Amino acid sequence: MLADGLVSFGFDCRVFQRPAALLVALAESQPLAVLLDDAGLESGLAMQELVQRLSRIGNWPMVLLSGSQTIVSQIQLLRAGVSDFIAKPCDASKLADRLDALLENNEPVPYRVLVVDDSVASGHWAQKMLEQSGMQAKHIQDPLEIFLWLQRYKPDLVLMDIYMPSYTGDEIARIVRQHPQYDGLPIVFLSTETRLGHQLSARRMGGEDFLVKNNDVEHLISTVTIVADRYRRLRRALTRDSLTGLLSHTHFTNRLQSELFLATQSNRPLALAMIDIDHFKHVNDNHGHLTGDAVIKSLARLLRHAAAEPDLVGRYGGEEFCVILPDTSLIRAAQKVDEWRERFTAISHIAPDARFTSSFSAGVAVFEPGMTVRDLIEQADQGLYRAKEAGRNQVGLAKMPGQR
Ligand SMILES: Nc1nc2c(ncn2[C@@H]2O[C@H](COP(=O)(O)OP(=O)(O)OP(=O)(O)O)[C@@H](O)[C@H]2O)c(=O)[nH]1
Repeated sequence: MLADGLVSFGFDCRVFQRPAALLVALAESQPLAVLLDDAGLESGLAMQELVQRLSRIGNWPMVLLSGSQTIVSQIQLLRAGVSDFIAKPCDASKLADRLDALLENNEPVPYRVLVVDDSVASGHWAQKMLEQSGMQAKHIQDPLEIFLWLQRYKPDLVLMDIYMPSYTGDEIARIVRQHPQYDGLPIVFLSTETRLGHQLSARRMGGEDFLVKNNDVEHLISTVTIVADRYRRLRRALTRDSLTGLLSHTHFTNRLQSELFLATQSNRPLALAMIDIDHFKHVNDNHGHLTGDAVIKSLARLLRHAAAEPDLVGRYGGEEFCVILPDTSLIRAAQKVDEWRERFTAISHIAPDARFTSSFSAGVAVFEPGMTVRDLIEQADQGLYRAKEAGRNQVGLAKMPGQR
């Protein structure tokens, strides 16, 4: 039952009744996580033994659904290799959320730092130190290129030299701060300047912190880590819809704007899909609002995993989603969205009183030179309208290829 629920949230699940069968399967395939239910085994000792054997085979997160473990047996299980406990009773929605969080923490995305420094030597030094500590870093010498790289590289933090030949770091920081989408982006100044007065005035100009160049590698790494982590958490809370974890309307539109800029620069195609769950009002009316929420979450999860990058998906409205498909032609985008549609219709949703399936309609449009974000969204919306008009559960195009 729980496994069926996880499948409906987009996870690929296999259930094993006997430990031996699980061990054989794990020798052949690499799961993202192993979920163990302590109801299946008679004694805590048997569970501990099983966990030890599993952790000798592989290094996946091991989650124990536990009803009656004491603190002492939980500690023993932690030592044996369990990574997380989830208390029973637990429904599929809660479990899917915990798994998502666990898998995200398990594969942390490295912080991305943009280093702006006219000096090749010190810029490379900072880049190298950051990379050696597991971060991603990009050094640029020309501060006037900063907006290009903010768009292209999407850093979590900018490390900015204060004294550059034509412009100072605090001047560049003030210009960056004029743009609302970079208002909260942390800028840490780097300088040979050690006088406190200068450091404070640079911070007043929009710098998050101030580091002395080539001084203390540990200080550099820990400052960047702390500031970038705080920014990521804040950005996550501000930009995401709380039900689905997807970008909310405004932030999705900002992302689309920057993807259009990149598509224009690189002269590559870009498609946009607008997706709307069919007859969603009936889902709420027949099965309740909470079940409706679970359906929204299952589609969100499917799209997040299907898209080239999770942040290319936005929750555009209540039961309406948008997906950016970079480097994708109109026909290819329509094919992809149709595959997602088929996968969504195959999901069996669970309501307290019944099982049911759902479907979505989608509109797909492709970016053409001269189009604004609004034009592109309107085109995709027209495609969606056509799909709904034509009977729903299908993908529509605003106009046929070649049609003007
Ligand atoms: N459960 C739940 N329902 C929502 C949420 N946001 C919007 N809705 C509901 O979604 C429904 C959207 O209904 P309509 O726009 O009339 O469309 P529809 O019933 O999906 O029908 P078509 O789009 O024409 O196929 C409304 O009943 C809203 O109350 C949400 O976050 N959770």
